[in-house]
Amino acid sequence: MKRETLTLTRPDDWHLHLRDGATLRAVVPPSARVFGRIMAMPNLKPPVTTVVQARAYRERLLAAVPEEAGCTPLLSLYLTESTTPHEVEDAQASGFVVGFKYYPQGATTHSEAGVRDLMRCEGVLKALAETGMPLQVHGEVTDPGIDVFDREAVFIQRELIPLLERFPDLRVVFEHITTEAAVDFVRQAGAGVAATVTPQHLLYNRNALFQGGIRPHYYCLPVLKREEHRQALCAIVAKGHPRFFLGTDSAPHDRQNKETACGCAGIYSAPVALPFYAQVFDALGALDKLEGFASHFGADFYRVPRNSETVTLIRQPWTVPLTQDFEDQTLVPLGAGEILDWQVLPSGRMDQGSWLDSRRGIRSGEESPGSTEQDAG
Ligand SMILES: NC(=O)N[C@@H](CC(=O)O)C(=O)O
Ligand SMILES: [Zn+2]
Ligand SMILES: [Zn+2]
Repeated sequence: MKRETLTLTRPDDWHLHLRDGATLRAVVPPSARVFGRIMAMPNLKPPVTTVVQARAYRERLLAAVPEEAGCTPLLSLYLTESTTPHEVEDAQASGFVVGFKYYPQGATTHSEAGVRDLMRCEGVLKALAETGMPLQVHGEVTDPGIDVFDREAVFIQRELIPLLERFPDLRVVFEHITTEAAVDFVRQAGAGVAATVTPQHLLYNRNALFQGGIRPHYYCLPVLKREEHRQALCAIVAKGHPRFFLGTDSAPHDRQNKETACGCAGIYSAPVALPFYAQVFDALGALDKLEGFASHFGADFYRVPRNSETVTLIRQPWTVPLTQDFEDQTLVPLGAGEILDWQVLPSGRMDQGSWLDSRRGIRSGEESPGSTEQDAG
């Protein structure tokens, strides 16, 4: 018989972009209501490169977390060629900075301040290896001679393998992996190497980018890959491998900056991420593996306790809202207008009002106030 409800340890999102200002205030609540911990990426303008900046950013994040949500923001520091080993010490002492983010310069959104040559960061890498604080890696080479679909696989050969040879104790999170090569690499690596997996890379292959025309809302970096790669990602998470865990890479960009001649990379998945992951695991016949992936393995890797609360998903179809509107901005969520099988029930700590409030500003495709989406609670 098909399962109709699914109760999990409250999950964590180990990779997402929460931006700043009005966007931050709009995108934090949907994540905070579901996830116990949210790992905020540091690619702001200017980037979050110091613990001092991270502390200030954390205050802004905390101010945006709805009180009843009880969600803890964690932070990552943006590694630059001028980062000092001292910063690692400060990070370690802070209790809320739990990783350093390596953006190869030019690889992705707001990576201008990133690293050109990782070996210029030797002192920091040594300090990270000593403390056990993970290096979180956007794993793509930027060499213009390398095809955009091959950048992750080439990165493994050119950067990751030499890096781990030089620093065998360095703990690494290979972020938002997209290829079979990355799956194999992480599987064969030691206990100190893990990967995050996004909903979109489990759901879609690169055809989604061109389905009936060009589809900017399916564009993110690393770009979607061939079907065989999607299947390799699905296979490893369906096995419940403990070093592959949830990181949505939810990356909101205003609609105007997505639907344009040179659109930004990034998919806003946070408000629909858990239902989408449930859909994937369900289709794989692996719903029993969702909890490990979403709620256990990331906490274990980051050496923090698993959450003690739970979330419940119910099998009740709902339509993903077309947009989330606030101030003068519009975000288009992943799967806008699609029907999803699973939805998240509000937690015991949330009253009905606060759940509906989380949907406020989200415009549904259906005009009827009695639509299933509104009935979610
Ligand atoms: N994933 C993306 O396509 N975009 C991210 C940056 C990143 O994670 O690489 C963003 O900040 O917009
Ligand atoms: Zn990235
Ligand atoms: Zn990201």
